[in-house]
Amino acid sequence: MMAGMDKWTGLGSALASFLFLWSMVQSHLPVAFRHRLSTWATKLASLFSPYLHVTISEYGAERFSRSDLFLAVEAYLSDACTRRARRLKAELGKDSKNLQVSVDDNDEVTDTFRGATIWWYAARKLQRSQVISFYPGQDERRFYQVVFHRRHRDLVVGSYLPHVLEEGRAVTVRNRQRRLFTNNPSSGWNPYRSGKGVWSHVPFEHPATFATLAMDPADKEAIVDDLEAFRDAKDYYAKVGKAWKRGYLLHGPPGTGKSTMIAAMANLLDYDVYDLELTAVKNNTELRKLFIETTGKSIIVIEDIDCSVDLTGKRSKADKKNKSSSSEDDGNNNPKLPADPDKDDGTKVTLSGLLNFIDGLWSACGGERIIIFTTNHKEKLDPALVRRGRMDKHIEMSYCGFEAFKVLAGNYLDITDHELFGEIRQLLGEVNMTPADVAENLMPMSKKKKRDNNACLEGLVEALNKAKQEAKAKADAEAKEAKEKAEAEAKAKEEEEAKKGQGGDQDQGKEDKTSESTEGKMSNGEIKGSEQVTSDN
Ligand SMILES: Nc1ncnc2c1ncn2[C@@H]1O[C@H](COP(=O)(O)OP(=O)(O)OP(=O)(O)O)[C@@H](O)[C@H]1O
Ligand SMILES: [Mg+2]
Repeated sequence: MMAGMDKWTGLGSALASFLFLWSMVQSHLPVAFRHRLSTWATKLASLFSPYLHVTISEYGAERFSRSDLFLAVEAYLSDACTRRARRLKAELGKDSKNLQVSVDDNDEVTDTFRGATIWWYAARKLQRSQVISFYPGQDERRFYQVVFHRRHRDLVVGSYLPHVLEEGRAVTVRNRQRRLFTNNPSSGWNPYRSGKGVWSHVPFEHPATFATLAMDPADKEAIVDDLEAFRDAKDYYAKVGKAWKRGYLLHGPPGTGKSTMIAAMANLLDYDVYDLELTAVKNNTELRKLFIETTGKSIIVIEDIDCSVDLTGKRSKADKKNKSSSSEDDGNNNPKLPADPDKDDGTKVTLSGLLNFIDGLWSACGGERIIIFTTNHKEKLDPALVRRGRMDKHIEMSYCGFEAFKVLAGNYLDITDHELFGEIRQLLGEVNMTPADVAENLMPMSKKKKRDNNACLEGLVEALNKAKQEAKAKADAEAKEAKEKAEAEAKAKEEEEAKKGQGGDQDQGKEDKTSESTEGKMSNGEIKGSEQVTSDN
């Protein structure tokens, strides 16, 4: 018994000594040699092992965006294989109400495909970095490893992995919670940390639909038809050699439903929305990065494009003045670099950068995208920006007509007809009132008072009459002002002409005198000149 104990004690201390020595050797071996040692060990193991490994890393070689394959594998494993995993990880998705179950790190999952057995491992490893980083944890890389017998090499590489990619993508689409993205200021970008990318997002939960959108039914139907045709036109776009994207320009006064229409479009197509705040984008390079990071099946929106950036390609008047005065200073017109680049422009996203974003080479990556610009002043936009082909469809959102009102009455009051409808129809034909204002009148907020349809419609009639009177008063005042202006102008013209008449006579006298004196001078000069010439000769 004692002898057995001694034997174990001896073995234990020998093992401890070996481990100690090994760690000493390791720490004193040159890095290159250690690296070679581990390569040899891997080679030796692969010589005897019939299994092959494929590693799928979270970040691709370009290390900018997460690898598509990695995301697809993650989705595939969580859907198809979690039943077989022994250690699972459950998370409440940040923006989702559902529990998300996935394979835990360092666990093994077995899958079978056409008779072949495949093993999956999820793991993470720390990357040694030579650079001091501000972002703790950024050097941790997650990866999946797939292991299979070497006789299944062709099957796994040729069929199984493409199958995983396709299935994973389908699962992602099935489970996805639609999101509303907004761009982060570039100072906070760090592609290696989740939540610190170029875009931040919240769940997209806008309830607007085309059914609740108040506008002319024929126009609405045409838009829905256009959108559905776009969604199903992947093959058509490929056939005609065009990137699978479409541009819409929504224009009209404030409160006519442009933003509401975007939400309705996203809900109809089941797309994500990227709300691009152009003023937070420093330059065209940043704009391109933002664009690359958007996914397919999305709507990219730039609201109030006329206000975001001066996209006319012209500089502001102040800048122009500075420029011209400085060019006068040194007397040459060569282009100059700005003296202080930071102060030169508030933003350097240019029209050409934006055009490139819409239909340049980069616009084709990803596919299935809708780009929407909204503006209150279509006429202020550069024609190059909104020409057909870039903004394929221009949609005017206008003041509330009777058909649009009927939709709102249905939404807010659940009625399709009422005795006041006739009066409202007439008033809406005479007065410009936005759907936002009409909706406001149909939705009195009072907890105590029960909603009364009659009172709501009477309130609307009253508001319309008031708006009509105001519009009339405004038109009268404008007409009066215009009349006064015209009269003042006519009077001023008359006076000027009268002055001219008097001044003309005086000028005539002056002119005669001047010409006389000039003649005198000329003759003097000529005489002088001839004298000089004569004397020179
Ligand atoms: N056509 C419409 N159909 C249904 N509701 C509308 C419509 N237009 C406006 N509304 C209502 O008015 C509110 C304001 O509309 P919305 O924000 O879509 O206007 P907008 O055209 O985007 O205005 P802005 O030019 O100021 O951005 C919305 O919350 C919505 O309830
Ligand atoms: Mg809006």
